[in-house]
Amino acid sequence: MTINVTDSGTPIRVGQTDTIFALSSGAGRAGVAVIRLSGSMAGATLCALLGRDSLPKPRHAIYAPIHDPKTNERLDDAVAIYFAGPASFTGEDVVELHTHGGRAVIDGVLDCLAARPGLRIAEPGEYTRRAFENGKMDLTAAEGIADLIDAETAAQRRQAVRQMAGELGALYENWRARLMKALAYIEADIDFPDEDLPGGIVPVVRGDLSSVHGEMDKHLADNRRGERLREGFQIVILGAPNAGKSSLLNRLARREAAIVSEIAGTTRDMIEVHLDLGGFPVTMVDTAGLRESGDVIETEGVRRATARAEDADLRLVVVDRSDWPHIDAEAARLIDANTILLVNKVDGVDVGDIPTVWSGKSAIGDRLELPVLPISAMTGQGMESLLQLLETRVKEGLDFAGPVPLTRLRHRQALERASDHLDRGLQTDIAELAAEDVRLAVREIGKITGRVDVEDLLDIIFGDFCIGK
Ligand SMILES: Nc1nc2c(c(=O)[nH]1)N(C=O)[C@@H](CNc1ccc(C(=O)N[C@@H](CCC(=O)O)C(=O)O)cc1)CN2
Ligand SMILES: Nc1nc2c(ncn2[C@@H]2O[C@H](COP(=O)(O)OP(=O)(O)OP(=O)(O)O)[C@@H](O)[C@H]2O)c(=O)[nH]1
Ligand SMILES: [Mg+2]
Repeated sequence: MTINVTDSGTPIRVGQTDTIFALSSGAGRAGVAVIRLSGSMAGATLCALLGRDSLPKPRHAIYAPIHDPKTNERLDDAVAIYFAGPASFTGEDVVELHTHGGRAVIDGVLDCLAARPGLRIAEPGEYTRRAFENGKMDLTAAEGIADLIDAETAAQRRQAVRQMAGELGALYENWRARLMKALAYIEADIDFPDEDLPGGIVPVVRGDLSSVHGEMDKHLADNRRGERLREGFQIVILGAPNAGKSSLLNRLARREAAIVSEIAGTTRDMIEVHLDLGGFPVTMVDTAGLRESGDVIETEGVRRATARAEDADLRLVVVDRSDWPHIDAEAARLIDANTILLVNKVDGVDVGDIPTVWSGKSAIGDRLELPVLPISAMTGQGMESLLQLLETRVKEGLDFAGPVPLTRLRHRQALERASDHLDRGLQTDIAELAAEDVRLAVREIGKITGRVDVEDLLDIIFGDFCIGK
């Protein structure tokens, strides 16, 4: 299939496409399942399954006993909705069958659909891809839908909904439109120089270019908040063997996710649990106790733990009460400003001598003031304070008020290239050179929203979706 882009930027499809179908609700036993069809054969297929010769009124749910058109066997009593294109999710004719959610019902209906000529099962993301190709949404909105389906916490949901509703696309389109306007002025001046502008047009439009450039750079310098909200805030638990790291993980996860034992060196691989802290997604990672060891497996565990700790957003260094204030040298090397010290196993002992702040130096010599919390992973003592502190840190790292943030590396890279082009464009007075740089910047932004040059990207972007979406 080919896609043409009109002058206004709306993609239009050329040529005949298959009618696609898929189970759009989740796999597994459920009360109701939704099977969707999209394409020119959707309506006729509905008529065949229901044994009727006219389409139901668009967008009205009807009671729909479904029969296998070949055998006339009754498969289910369902509900069906017909959407006449272009007023549908994909922009094509769409049919929804709301069947009972049993495996055999779903399989029976899907088998009937597969047997019909011109129908085939949808690829992952193909409905949303068609919606994009039919001009229903831009690429950032389509990516917002993917993020919404993957959202596990309220904050992730809010970000995805804003993107799905088009806020991010609108921001990028605004920049693109302003750059195109500046470009039009420059091009006009190249073709028809204005004698009243002896310095040429570039100094005139430079203010506009530089304000877009400034807004882009501010958007880029966001500490990756939006991207990290999608990925989850990474917290790694570190410390000497037997300090109680796995016990802490289990307490935070409220289940026995990791094996705990009195044997030092119990944990060798990393164990991850996903938590929702005040609506924000957190990945908590338990690691192998840091020590030099003759055991190759344990040594590899320590290497992985160290690497993971270096990439983390926050490090929890667990120290056994009986070792405090000595901090294990391996852990001390990983301490930086994003570290919290936890003195564990304070159950049944006096905590009077444990300070609330630790002052010291990081491995690279920075002066640090880190919070110290006495806890007992065994009894739960100190957990409330710890959870409160973690929630504050996670919010600081991921929360934001104000304009929609950058959410994907794909967008970041295109914007960085656009910003570089503008940088260059702002440094010349020669209209032809400035025009070329602005044109390249416009093109990069157009790739983000999908206005230009994206055919090669679509398989990658929509391949990440689930089938039926
Ligand atoms: N049953 C069902 N629920 C669903 C979906 C669906 O496809 N089916 N969705 C699927 O993702 C989401 C809703 N998204 C939708 C988006 C647009 C249209 C639609 O019909 N759009 C038309 C009319 C718009 C209007 O009336 O204002 C259009 O864009 O022209 C339908 C669903 C979530 N819930
Ligand atoms: N009294 C007391 N014992 C604890 C506490 N936390 C952990 N322990 C005990 O300390 C031992 C080690 O606990 P783990 O959680 O396995 O320690 P770890 O840091 O994961 O150890 P490795 O995986 O070997 O590095 C176990 O016997 C735990 O029951 C605590 O708060 N108080
Ligand atoms: Mg452990």
